Amino acid sequence: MSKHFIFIVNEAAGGGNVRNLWPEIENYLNQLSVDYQSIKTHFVGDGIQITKQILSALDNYLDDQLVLVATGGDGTLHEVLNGCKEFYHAHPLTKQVPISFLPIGSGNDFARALKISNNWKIALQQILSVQRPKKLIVGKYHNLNQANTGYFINNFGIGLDATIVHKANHSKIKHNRFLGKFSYIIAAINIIRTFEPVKTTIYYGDNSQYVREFTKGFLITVTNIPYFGGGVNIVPSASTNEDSLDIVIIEKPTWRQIIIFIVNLLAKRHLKLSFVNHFSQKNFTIVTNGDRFGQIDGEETSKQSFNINFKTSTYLFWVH
Ligand SMILES: Nc1ncnc2c1ncn2[C@@H]1O[C@H](COP(=O)(O)OP(=O)(O)OP(=O)(O)O)[C@@H](O)[C@H]1O
Repeated sequence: MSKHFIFIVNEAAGGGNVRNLWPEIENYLNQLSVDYQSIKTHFVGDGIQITKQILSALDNYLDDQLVLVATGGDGTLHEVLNGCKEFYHAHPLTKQVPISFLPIGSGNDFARALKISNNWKIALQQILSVQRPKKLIVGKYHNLNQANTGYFINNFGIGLDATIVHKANHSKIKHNRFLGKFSYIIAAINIIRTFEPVKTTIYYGDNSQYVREFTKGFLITVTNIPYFGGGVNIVPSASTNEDSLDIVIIEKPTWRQIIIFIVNLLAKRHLKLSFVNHFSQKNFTIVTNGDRFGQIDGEETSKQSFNINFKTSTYLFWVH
């Protein structure tokens, strides 16, 4: 059955790269006679509203033919997923419309994890060659202090990586098409020196009967995919096909440990180091004492003491 694609386009993604490429992409879609339409996002969070509006306006008989294509970076895909989840939470009996992804962002960690090409033409061909949707695991978080719930495709970080995202998002070069990739690295070096560790407690097990405490939480990351921060292979074994989330916690390391960590990271042996804590769980709660930044799929949260329950969830994706 031929598909109807709705591209939800964030022209600001990839340091404005989407704005430059979109006319070319449309030409190519027309050349291939693809049945599509496009809607542009205008501000942060617009992708959620647009997705909900599309789903609300659907004719039932069209549901089977439709694919939503998040076009931009991981933040755009994050918004489309959250829009879908919010809509289906309110309409649980409605059939899910699958989400696809045309990655033209700065970090592109989700595309890297799913081996979606970073060449838009090849990525489009990949989308057009898909035969049926796939159910993938996504992360679900419930912020118990703020009573809000959301979903993530990549990761939820507290502490070091979140502070790096905060600094990188506010750095001038993030919005430069060529230098944007380096914004994370430059921010990381500065923050490693100055970051104040935070007491972190994890509760897990069916009745939260297991407790682990880390007095000097430094890097606290929950990930659904191998990568974070624009290509850092933090949990090489993480997979969107496995019904679990990976937690990595490192307590404030010495400079020697940082160097050992980086060397082992390159060799993908870092999770075996004694000062690196790694475990996989389906349902757990992380509590931190002390205000720190968080990041969810590369978008920063406000500074806060976190009390977050994490679970796995699923969604249908139109990916190869
Ligand atoms: N028209 C717009 N102008 C400015 N920002 C927008 C617009 N539309 C969406 N946004 C916001 O842009 C932010 C960044 O988008 P996105 O993450 O997709 O791109 P990126 O940061 O370049 O990629 P990545 O997350 O892969 O590094 C998101 O928070 C999104 O809400």
